[in-house]
Amino acid sequence: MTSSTAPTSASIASSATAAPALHCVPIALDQRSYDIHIGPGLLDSAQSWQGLPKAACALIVSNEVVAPLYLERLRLQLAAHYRRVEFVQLPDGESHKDWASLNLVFDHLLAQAADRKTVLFALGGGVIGDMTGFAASIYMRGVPFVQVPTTLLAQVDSSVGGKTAINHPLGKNMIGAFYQPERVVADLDTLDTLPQRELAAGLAEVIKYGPIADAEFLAWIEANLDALLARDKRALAYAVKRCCEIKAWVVGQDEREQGLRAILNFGHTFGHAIETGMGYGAWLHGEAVGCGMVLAADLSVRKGLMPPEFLPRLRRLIERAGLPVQAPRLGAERYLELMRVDKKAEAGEIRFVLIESLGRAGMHGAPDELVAAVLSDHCG
Ligand SMILES: NC(=O)c1ccc[n+]([C@@H]2O[C@H](COP(=O)([O-])OP(=O)(O)OC[C@H]3O[C@@H](n4cnc5c(N)ncnc54)[C@H](O)[C@@H]3O)[C@@H](O)[C@H]2O)c1
Ligand SMILES: O=C(O)C(=O)C[C@@H](O)[C@H](O)[C@H](O)COP(=O)(O)O
Ligand SMILES: [Zn+2]
Repeated sequence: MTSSTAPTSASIASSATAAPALHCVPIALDQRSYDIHIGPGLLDSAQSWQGLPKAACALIVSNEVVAPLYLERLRLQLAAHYRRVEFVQLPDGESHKDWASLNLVFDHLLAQAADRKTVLFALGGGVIGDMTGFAASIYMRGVPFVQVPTTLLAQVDSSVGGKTAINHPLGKNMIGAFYQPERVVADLDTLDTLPQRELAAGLAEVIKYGPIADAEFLAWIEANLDALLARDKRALAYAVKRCCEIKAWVVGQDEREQGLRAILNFGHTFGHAIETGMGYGAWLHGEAVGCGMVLAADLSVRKGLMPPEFLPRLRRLIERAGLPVQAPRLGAERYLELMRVDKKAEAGEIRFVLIESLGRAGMHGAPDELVAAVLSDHCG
């Protein structure tokens, strides 16, 4: 299983210098397609909310950080389409991506006698998006939902493609479902209020798309990283659009991760082990993935798939983004134990997404001793 080159969009230079405008990236799946709306001002634009499934009731799911910032604007838009617009507030953070939080959604839906046409709106980052999607997939065996991502990470990755889940103490995203949203509405203006650490975490997933699918995009990120860190809207608009195009291209070919889709997991085998091993929330998902990509890049080099220069190149970019590149000292045995639970493992064999050439990735096994050698060189 390897990737081939993802289709390119309009010229990078012209897209990156044009004023940020509304982009509409389609994602075409076997059963159903939907659109990813990207642009500034979408929370205040009536157009973004037209044509969603008709229902009496909408339920906005958000948290104590995002709701005070954006709830009222979304509520105002939805009031034009739904007789009742309900709201449920979940506790903030990765450590609450669990059954207890999920149950708050069901408690609210049932207390309001919400019927099976009710539309759920996920207003927040990837934690809210993953949980709202999972809740939508199982409430009355499935109700529609819409992703309204407000972090960079959620706009470039988690809101697209239909992976929904909660964590288990023994493994990340272990309980979940593939369940696609009706639409994604990514308002770039919401990124104005994002803490810098969260912006950096989102950049980890942006960087990921380069080595796995688009060498030209990797070079673009290297050249435009300072603009992205400074939240230049045109740079952010281009990055979100290009990431969504690549993700839509991958998921459109392999919605349920039978093969190709696994490339989106580059850096995640080590990354998820860091998140689970350190306790959910100690490392942000993007931080763990950034560091995990350094380790996976080293493994790609040690297996002879990539030239040695690849490792410092990727590590430098991840460092420049403000992400940690030294893995926590959990011990090689603990890392291996955690990684054997990874969803890509088969019959106890850990499988890694490794880079085969710039813009192309594939799945590979590796002997425990080699993995341990990588870990011993990168644990701080
Ligand atoms: N489903 C997928 O395909 C997929 C892909 C990547 C990541 N994920 C999941 O996404 C999660 C990480 O998502 P995340 O990085 O968005 O974290 P997050 O959802 O925890 O959001 C990060 C923090 O920023 C706050 N926040 C959100 N929007 C804000 C805004 N506009 N202004 C100020 N603060 C804001 C949140 O309340 C939170 O404190 C992980 O659980 C990860 O597993 C899923
Ligand atoms: O969409 C995908 O496929 C991904 O792998 C995207 C990842 O960035 C994301 O973190 C995903 O949730 C990881 O999936 P998992 O199946 O390893 O839990
Ligand atoms: Zn991820």
